[in-house]
Amino acid sequence: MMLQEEVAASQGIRIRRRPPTGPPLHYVGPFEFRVQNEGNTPRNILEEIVWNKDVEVAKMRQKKPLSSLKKSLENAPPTRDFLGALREANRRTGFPGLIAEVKKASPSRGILREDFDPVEIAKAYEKGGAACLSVLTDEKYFKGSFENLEAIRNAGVKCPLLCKEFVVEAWQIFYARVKGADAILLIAAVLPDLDIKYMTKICKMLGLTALVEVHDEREMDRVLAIEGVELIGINNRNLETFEVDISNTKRLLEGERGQLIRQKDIIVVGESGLFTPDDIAYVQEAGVKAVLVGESIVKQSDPGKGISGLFGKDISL
Ligand SMILES: O=C(O)c1ccccc1NCC(=O)[C@H](O)[C@H](O)COP(=O)(O)O
Repeated sequence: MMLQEEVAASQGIRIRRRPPTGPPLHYVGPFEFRVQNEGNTPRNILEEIVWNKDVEVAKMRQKKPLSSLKKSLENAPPTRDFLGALREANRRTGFPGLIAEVKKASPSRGILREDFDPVEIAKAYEKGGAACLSVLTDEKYFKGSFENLEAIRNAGVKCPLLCKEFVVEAWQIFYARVKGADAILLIAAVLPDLDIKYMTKICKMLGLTALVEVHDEREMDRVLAIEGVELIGINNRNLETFEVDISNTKRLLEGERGQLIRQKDIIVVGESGLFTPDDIAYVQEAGVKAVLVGESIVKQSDPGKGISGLFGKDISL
């Protein structure tokens, strides 16, 4: 039988998973240290985030086990139709439906906005014509939180909410649902096919939309072969190197892949590095029906007006 690492490697997944305890500690007198080596040092930022997430989730799960989360689900508000909102915005405006990201900071750009009030930003996005919102919940690398997600949901914002997390186990999907998410991100560079399949089913069971994110042709082909995937994000940012190239979206939608996506009626989201009306036109021409945008709009003094700047037109009407 293949080990988890071997299965992942056979699918081209380069991100390695680490047991939550991490590498062993060594002691010399009163000092403790870990010997750094190739096996216990993350090779890139995505691997580092995932290793930290494993530890973080294990702790959170101890405090709130799945059985207690399932009980909380009974009182959770109903989910809103994330896919429906994107389709409707696309039909109404003629532009890709906007998923506007509530993003305070990122590993590649540092702090994006000092005066960061997540609820105010969310309301400004909604007023500016966003179809859906993406709320970063990772604290360590993005200065986000589940409190932000909950606060936005409780403030009466009507746009469906994407929980922008680094999912490494199914427990996080239940947690996101309890905290008010309508959709959740699953990253193909991190999750093997069987996990994506199983997690997509859990999402359906909980009424959540799964946004399955790919970065290259191999990941796209893997995800297209998985039954039940309705929403695929193409990230223009390489999460291992931070390089951003919006032609990635075009490349992955060319030829037979694009045909298959249309046949399956899958909605594709162009993600990252979109700053101008020309960028939006470029990815729309490539075939996306939705875009996910953070930096270019969150940095504007009025993020809602930032949306008009991004599209070259007021899309709130
Ligand atoms: O944004 C980063 O630096 C980053 C680093 C490592 C993993 C993920 C990262 N970002 C997540 C995203 O994909 C973006 O937040 C999202 O697509 C919006 O991108 P942008 O419009 O360029 O802010």
